[in-house]
Amino acid sequence: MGASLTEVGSKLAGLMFIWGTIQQLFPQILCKRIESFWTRLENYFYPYVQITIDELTNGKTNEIYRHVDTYLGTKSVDTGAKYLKAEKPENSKSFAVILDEGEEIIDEFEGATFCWRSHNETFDDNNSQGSKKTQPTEKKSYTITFNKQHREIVTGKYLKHVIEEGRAIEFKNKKRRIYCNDSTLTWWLRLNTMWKHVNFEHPATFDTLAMDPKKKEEIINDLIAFTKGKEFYSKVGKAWKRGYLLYGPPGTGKSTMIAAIANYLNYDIYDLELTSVEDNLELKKLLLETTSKSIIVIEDIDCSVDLTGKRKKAKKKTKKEETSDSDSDSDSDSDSDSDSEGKKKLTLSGLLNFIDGIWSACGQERIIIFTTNHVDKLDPALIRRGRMDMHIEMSYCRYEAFKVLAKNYLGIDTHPLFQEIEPLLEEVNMSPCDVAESLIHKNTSGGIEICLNNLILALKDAKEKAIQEAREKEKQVLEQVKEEKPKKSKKLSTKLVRSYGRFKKIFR
Ligand SMILES: Nc1ncnc2c1ncn2[C@@H]1O[C@H](COP(=O)(O)OP(=O)(O)OP(=O)(O)O)[C@@H](O)[C@H]1O
Ligand SMILES: [Mg+2]
Repeated sequence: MGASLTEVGSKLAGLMFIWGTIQQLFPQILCKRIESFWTRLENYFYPYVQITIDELTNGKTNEIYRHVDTYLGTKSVDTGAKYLKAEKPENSKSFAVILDEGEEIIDEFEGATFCWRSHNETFDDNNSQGSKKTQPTEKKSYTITFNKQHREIVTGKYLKHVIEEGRAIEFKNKKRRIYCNDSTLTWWLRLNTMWKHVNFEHPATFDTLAMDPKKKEEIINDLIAFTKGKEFYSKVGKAWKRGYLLYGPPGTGKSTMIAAIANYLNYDIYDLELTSVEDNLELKKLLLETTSKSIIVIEDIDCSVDLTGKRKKAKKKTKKEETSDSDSDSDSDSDSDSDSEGKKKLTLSGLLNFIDGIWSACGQERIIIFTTNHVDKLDPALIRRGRMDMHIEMSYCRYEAFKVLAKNYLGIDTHPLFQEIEPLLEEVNMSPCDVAESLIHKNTSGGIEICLNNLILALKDAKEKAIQEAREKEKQVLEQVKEEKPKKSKKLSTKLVRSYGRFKKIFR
């Protein structure tokens, strides 16, 4: 189709030349008649419209050209285009195939046919004598030719479709980055950006993450709903962002989960180091520099900076005065820095505003993740729903999670020793990190069975240790109960008996 269009085009150019000559030879009225007849004839024989998309507009890269380039590159495979070029775009993790100069592609959309053609013209600017010789300039472009009856489809839907598809492919191929706020950057570098980055190449995925399969599925579904939720969020008037709180003991996979989420969604990560942030203003600036489709992470939020102190003091005071009900302060975000007015510092209120203040709506499709080993130490306002929408407990390794580790580390789904391991894992609190440590030496230690036996030994050891500790504590509790004065004994003994009950529970 493309070749025949070009042929018709060149014939029409010849006719245009003849028309120019006629115009000079014949009177005006006759010319007008011929002109209208000509237009009808032209529309009849050549009812096509052409749109050109240049690589550069006003000396700047035309983004549409880039998306079209990517889109046509993927189409070239299905349409059987023969002359292609391979390129590795900057910041892309894979090669891109694009159309070579003069190559054509026919694309179809909603029953309409579109002919794309790639052009590359070279201009030599060295015509002025004596001036310094410069490299010839290239002008790249694409033309799209279509029947004029499809003009509305092209401008209304088709070009939008091409751009969105191209953008989505580029996003998928983009190298992931991990950013961190670096206080050691000099002030002139900070004028440009406050974040430093490297490529993010963590191999963790949801398949390699050991946890309860139901919980994992729930998280994946939540992420999918979030990424598809653009219209929903705008309908309900909420900023398009979601907060996840990951809590649990060390080595249970909180950081690994963040990497798995980033890889699953293809998002960049902004690892926010709160201790490097000077004040609330700096926090706001950092937020404004983050991009859409990214995850902002604050690891170990409980030990980052002391954000809880003031709010707790305020609570105590309120209790003493017994003036208002208990939950009245849980959302009063400004109280925590009331006495720091005028002083430059990072406060809880600043952090709360960072998460869901008006500024947090700048940029879309963002996830905020906090991790902590001590969820009970956090201010309730910081983790209430709406700020941290989903609270995910990363727990010790139980049997289902172990099976994922065994599959990943040893390549097995089942083994006779699993029968011995299963009850031990239900009794002993061992982190997936420690379980993985026993399985990692498959090649050096001599095989699967040895690894599994090592794990059994480690579990038995841990069980023994925990029993010893519980006995010690039980002894201490009983001694304390005996020693307590009668006056205090009632109150204390209830407390001690409660904790004694807890120890007993471990070894039910
Ligand atoms: N649930 C898990 N699934 C797979 N691997 C895990 C899991 N938990 C821990 N690991 C392994 O243990 C190592 C440590 O895990 P990770 O850093 O994610 O733990 P964490 O919960 O963030 O610990 P911390 O609270 O100390 O930061 C990881 O490199 C990973 O290999
Ligand atoms: Mg961690």
